[in-house]
Amino acid sequence: MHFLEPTITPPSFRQRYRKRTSDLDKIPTLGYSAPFLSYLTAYRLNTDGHELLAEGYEKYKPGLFKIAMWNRWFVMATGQELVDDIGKAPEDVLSMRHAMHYFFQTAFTMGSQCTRDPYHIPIIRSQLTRKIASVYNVVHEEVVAAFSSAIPIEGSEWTRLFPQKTVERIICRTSNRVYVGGPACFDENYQELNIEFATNVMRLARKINKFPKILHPIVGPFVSKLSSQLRRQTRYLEPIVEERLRQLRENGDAWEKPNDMLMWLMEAAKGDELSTRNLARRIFAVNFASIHTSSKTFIYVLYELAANPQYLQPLRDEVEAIVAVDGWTKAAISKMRRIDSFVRESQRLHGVNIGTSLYLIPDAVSHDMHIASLRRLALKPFTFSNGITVPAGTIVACNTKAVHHDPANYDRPDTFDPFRFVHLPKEEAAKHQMVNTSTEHLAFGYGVHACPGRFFVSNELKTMLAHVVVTYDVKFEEGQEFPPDRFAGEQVSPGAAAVMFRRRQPAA
Ligand code: HEM
Repeated sequence: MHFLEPTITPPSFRQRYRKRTSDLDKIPTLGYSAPFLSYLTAYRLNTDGHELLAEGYEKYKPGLFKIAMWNRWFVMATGQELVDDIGKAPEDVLSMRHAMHYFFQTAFTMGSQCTRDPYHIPIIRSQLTRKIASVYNVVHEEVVAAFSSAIPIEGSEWTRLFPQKTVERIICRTSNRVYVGGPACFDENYQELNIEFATNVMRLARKINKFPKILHPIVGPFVSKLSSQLRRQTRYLEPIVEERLRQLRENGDAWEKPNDMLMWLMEAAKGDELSTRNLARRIFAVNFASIHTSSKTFIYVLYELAANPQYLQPLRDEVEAIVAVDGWTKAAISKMRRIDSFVRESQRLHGVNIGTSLYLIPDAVSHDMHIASLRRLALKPFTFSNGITVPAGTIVACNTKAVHHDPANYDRPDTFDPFRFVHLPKEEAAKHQMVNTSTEHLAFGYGVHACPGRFFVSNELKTMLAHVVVTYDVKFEEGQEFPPDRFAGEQVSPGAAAVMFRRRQPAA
């Protein structure tokens, strides 16, 4: 029994409470469960969560274990069957949306309609995915333009660059070319606003979650920046939306509609959702899901490249051979097995997940974003395939990092082996492409809520890597090693390190 659970309760509630705690009692506890001592475990989860959860994974796999947080139990599932159970559980039983609503404080950070009626998600899943081939040329065009304005390709001098901001900008500009088109996507202030929005959601949610739930309605509006951010976003989008509405009114089907996310949203939006302010909110929501996940993923890819420049040539050989036949097209990108495997392997070692932090812990400085994923809030009792039931109100998740470093799942799991997924037999290799999710590779989640943007983003990131290897020489400065990760609240980020770029020189 957790010491923070109520002890004086009305009879009907008491019965439910007994059932709830007896269900939880069947799950072994990692660390302390006794009153007050469990604070020690909650504290350790806060400061040394990475080690603690790895310990639990080793000890209880395959199975469940629970850990005391400050105010409730948190249940971790280990082993493929139980990860599969979470991934496949329906939203009305194990809810990602409810978890997000609370953890990201969506009411104050982006507007609760984004989780109440996430109509933008089927658009990402269907329209964005289906249209990748038709928008590919603009993605490639933006990648080339964004890199050449960020990293000069004249001369043969090395340019030293801390890639964090540059990569965020490149991702934001390239993705927004497909989300809203020009002129907004080219505007640096628009890019800045959307990057700032994505950062603020996490930062402000963390601030609000420092306070007890009862104070959220007071603290939330006080710290929220949503109104002013929406006003600014609306200013960029208003002329575009108005012009499109005019075209639709005047020319109807005779007008060739723009092929972008904003247009797909306008076509799907009902009632008030068609207002520019609400469309602006959805574009924020899409950028929130995209910008940091994609840029952190690419920074790790760059670091692996800089740390292992011996892989530049085999990557170049592949890209050049394929582009010579297919040009820069989606079809060409799909054939780049080494590029695909390089990014997937980097994701395996340095996975960044969204929606995965444990931060019921106020102001946690923990390693959770990296290690826990498929985090769900049980809305009803949920029975795992091993027969154990968790009661409603329990947070469940699994440990991405432990899964990705488990020798049962990967040979030499701690080694960066960039072509690991190329060397598999053909039928096996097809199951291990960057977009494939499985209970052993959780970088894009798994099951019902697996990332719907992964098809788009895999093309974008692979195009970026392919462009970098054929355009630049890349390395770390003398003495610079792969930097250790940085942890802040629920976020894990690549550590800061300068990467050296120069225009590709002819092979010696
Ligand atoms: C490398 C970049 C990305 C990574 C690593 C990533 C990772 C993830 C993960 C792990 C989840 C599942 C979370 C869970 O099950 O708890 C997820 C969900 C989601 N992702 Fe991505 N993502 C990326 C890029 C994108 C992009 C570009 C978009 C939009 C275009 C996007 C939109 C979403 C949405 C809307 C969800 C929620 C799905 C749902 O609620 O069913 N993501 N992402």
